[in-house]
Amino acid sequence: MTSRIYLAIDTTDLDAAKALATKVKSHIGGLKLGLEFFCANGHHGVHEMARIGLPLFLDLKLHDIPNTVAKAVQALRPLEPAILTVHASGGRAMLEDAKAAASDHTKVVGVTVLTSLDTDDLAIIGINDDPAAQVSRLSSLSHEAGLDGIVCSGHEVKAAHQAWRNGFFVVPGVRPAGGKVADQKRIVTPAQAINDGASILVIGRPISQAEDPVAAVRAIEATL
Ligand SMILES: O=C(O)c1cc(=O)[nH]c(=O)n1[C@@H]1O[C@H](COP(=O)(O)O)[C@@H](O)[C@H]1O
Repeated sequence: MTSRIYLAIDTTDLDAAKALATKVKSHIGGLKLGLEFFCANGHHGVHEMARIGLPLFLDLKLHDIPNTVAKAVQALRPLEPAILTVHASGGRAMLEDAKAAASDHTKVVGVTVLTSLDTDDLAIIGINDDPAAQVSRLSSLSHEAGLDGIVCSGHEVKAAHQAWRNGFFVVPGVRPAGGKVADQKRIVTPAQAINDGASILVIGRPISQAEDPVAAVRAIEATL
C-alpha cells in the first residue's frame, strides 16, 4: 500500500530538497512543496522535484479575490500538482473559481484553521469560536463550493470526516509521541490522525531535522 506520508519540503535550498527527497522517496507517498520552497525556486524548482517521481502537493495557500486566485491556479496548471491548497476563508466564489480553474487531475483543498492557531489566536482575529467550530464551518463551505477536501488538524479530522464521507482530508501538525512541537499548537500523533480519518499526513521537521530521516520516517510508518 502507498504510504500516506507526504514529506514537507520547507527549505529554499533546491539541492538540499532534492537530496532529502531522494533519500526518503521509497518510504513516502508524496512531496509537499510549500511557500518557502516555491518563493525561492519557482516553477523550475517544482519541475526539478517532479523528476524524483512522487506525486507533488503544491501548498501555496492561495487567498485573494476570485479572479486573481483563478488566474493563479491557471498559471500553475503546467506544474500538474496532485494537490493544491487555497484558504477556505477566501469565500465561496473564490473556492468555486479556484476549483473550476484547476485541472481535473488536481485535488483542490481548502485550508481551514492553521494548526499553529488555538482559540486565543482566533479571538485576536475576531473569531469568537473554538477551532473545531470554525473548521466545521469552513469544511462545509469547501464541500458546498465543490472542493475535493480540506486541511485541518488531527483534533478536528474525525468530525470533519463524519460530515463529509468522501472528502479528502490533509492533516499537518503531526508529531510522533514526545516529538518537538515547535510553532504548532494543535498536534496529534500520526496514528491518531490516520485512525480518525486523515487521507494523508503532512510531516516536515520530525523527518527533515532527524539525524537519520529514513529511520525517522520508517519509525513513523511502523506506528500506522
Ligand atoms: O497546508 C499545510 O500543509 C499546513 C497547514 C496547517 O494548518 N499547518 C501546517 O503546518 N501546514 C504545513 O505543514 C508543514 C508542517 O511542518 P512540520 O511542523 O515541520 O511538520 C509545513 O510545511 C506547513 O506549511
